[in-house]
Amino acid sequence: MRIVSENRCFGGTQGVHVHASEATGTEMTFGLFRPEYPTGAVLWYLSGLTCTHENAMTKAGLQGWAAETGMTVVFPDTSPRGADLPDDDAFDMGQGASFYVDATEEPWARNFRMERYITADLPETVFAAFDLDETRQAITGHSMGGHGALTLAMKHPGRYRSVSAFSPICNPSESDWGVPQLTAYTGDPKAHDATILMAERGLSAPLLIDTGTDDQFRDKLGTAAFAQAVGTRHAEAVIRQQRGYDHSYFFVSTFAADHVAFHAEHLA
Ligand SMILES: N[C@@H](CCC(=O)N[C@@H](CS)C(=O)NCC(=O)O)C(=O)O
Repeated sequence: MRIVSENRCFGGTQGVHVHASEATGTEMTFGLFRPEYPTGAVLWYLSGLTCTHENAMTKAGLQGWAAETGMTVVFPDTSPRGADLPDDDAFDMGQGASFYVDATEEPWARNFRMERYITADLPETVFAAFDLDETRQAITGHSMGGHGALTLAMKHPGRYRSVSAFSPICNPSESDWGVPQLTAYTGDPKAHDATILMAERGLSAPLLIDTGTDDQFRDKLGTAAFAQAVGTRHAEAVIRQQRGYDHSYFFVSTFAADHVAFHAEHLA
């Protein structure tokens, strides 16, 4: 791992790091906020379509709240990148749009193994480099990253003590933010659908979801289907629809404090 940059931030350090990933076969960049007084608790923040590690790091406003609770926050990239890697002209496919699955289909299968990256390669690097507590992890994300947070938590039960999401894609097997991409990557959108995973497996960790009532992509998110699955499963969840908010980082930053406080409570 090598350091790209370090900036003092809320008494702690906002770093950007590069490391080699076996899962993606590339170098990967990630941001990591280290508070001045770290407790060992870690929050993984998965970003949405078109994002890099940088969007949430610079716009979500998580660091100040994380500093108050001693939480380390990791901001992974949304896919492997490179001129020699497969990509697509659409903004919601290929580089910047991994949907956090392990691709099995060509041409994606070699590099687009983001489930493995987020749950194996990146934690291995982060836990080796920083003094953190593997038993105190939580996960959150925005939009496609919310889909990542929900599905990875349900596919890896027990790993994350709490789960949250901002305007997550909740029912991708019924959405054009999901069907084309998950079909191309894996051939099986239903296997990576949070609503189906909730109905079939459930989630044992506490869950907080915020979505804006004026989200311009709300028809693609499937929030109602997911809420129904939560109800059927009697899962522990708070799902809030926040009046007037859209899909942007103005929305994410408004509720960032609530999400950090929610995770801090469960990581204590
Ligand atoms: N560019 C797309 C929208 C993509 C988009 O809204 N991406 C969200 C995540 S799904 C995001 O976080 N964008 C980056 C940002 O706001 O900094 C469009 O115009 O339809």
